[in-house]
Amino acid sequence: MSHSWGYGPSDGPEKWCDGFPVANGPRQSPIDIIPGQTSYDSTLKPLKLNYDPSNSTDILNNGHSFQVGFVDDVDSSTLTGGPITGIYRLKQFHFHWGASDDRGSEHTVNGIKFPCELHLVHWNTKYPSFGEAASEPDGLAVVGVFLKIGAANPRLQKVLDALGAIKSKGKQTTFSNFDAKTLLPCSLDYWTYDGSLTTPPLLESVTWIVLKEPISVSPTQMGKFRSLMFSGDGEAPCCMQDNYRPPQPLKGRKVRRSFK
Ligand SMILES: NS(=O)(=O)/N=C1/NCCO1
Ligand SMILES: [Zn+2]
Repeated sequence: MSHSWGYGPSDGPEKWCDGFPVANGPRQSPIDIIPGQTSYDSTLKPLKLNYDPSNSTDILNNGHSFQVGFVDDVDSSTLTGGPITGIYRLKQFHFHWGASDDRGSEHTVNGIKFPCELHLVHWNTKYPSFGEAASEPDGLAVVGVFLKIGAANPRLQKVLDALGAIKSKGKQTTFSNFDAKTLLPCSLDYWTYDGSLTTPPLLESVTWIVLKEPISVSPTQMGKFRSLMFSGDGEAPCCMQDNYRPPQPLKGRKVRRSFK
């Protein structure tokens, strides 16, 4: 059975439970982060992100977002420390954004939506592959970074300038020598909780690590995200925007923070 899903009225987040019943599970993402209800955990380690720019391979419009892929057959672009144990490899990063600057992020803070959210997706090398890790409770770790409207961010520009070549679903092009570390804010202070993929199959295998400090993006740069299409060539054109899942019930989970 094909589980086609999207972000529209007939195939969007409110309908995902039909094909993916885990959508109503106990550890779904994203969530609304309420800083006053998080607990400082002094045992949380600093995040260590070691990314090798030569590992970036391609940029792809997958019909839901666009993603930059990385070589992940060796431990050269890794996440260690933070709330996780062991070594997690960077697989890809992608974004979620809105049709206007008042929305677009998946996680929210005190109910506040950001215009965009970056996800850096990593998998636990105790498992043989991303696919196997994705079905394990400690299989994935996603670093989330909020984008806030402000000055144009020069570090986004190489990614945004590549979007013209992948306007429609299924388009892919090479994307080499990109240092994903340049997308991170100065501070690596974070909130962390046990969650899920925010896109189908919504697997409950993600340790979420959401950075407190946003990076900047300008309104013009946001317009470039919105120049992409959900639709493929020859299909009815549909702008890629509002590709975010709203916050899900916390269901008793605790959110920890790495900072006082
Ligand atoms: N938005 S998310 O939780 O990172 N979702 C996914 N799906 C495949 C990889 O990351
Ligand atoms: Zn995502």
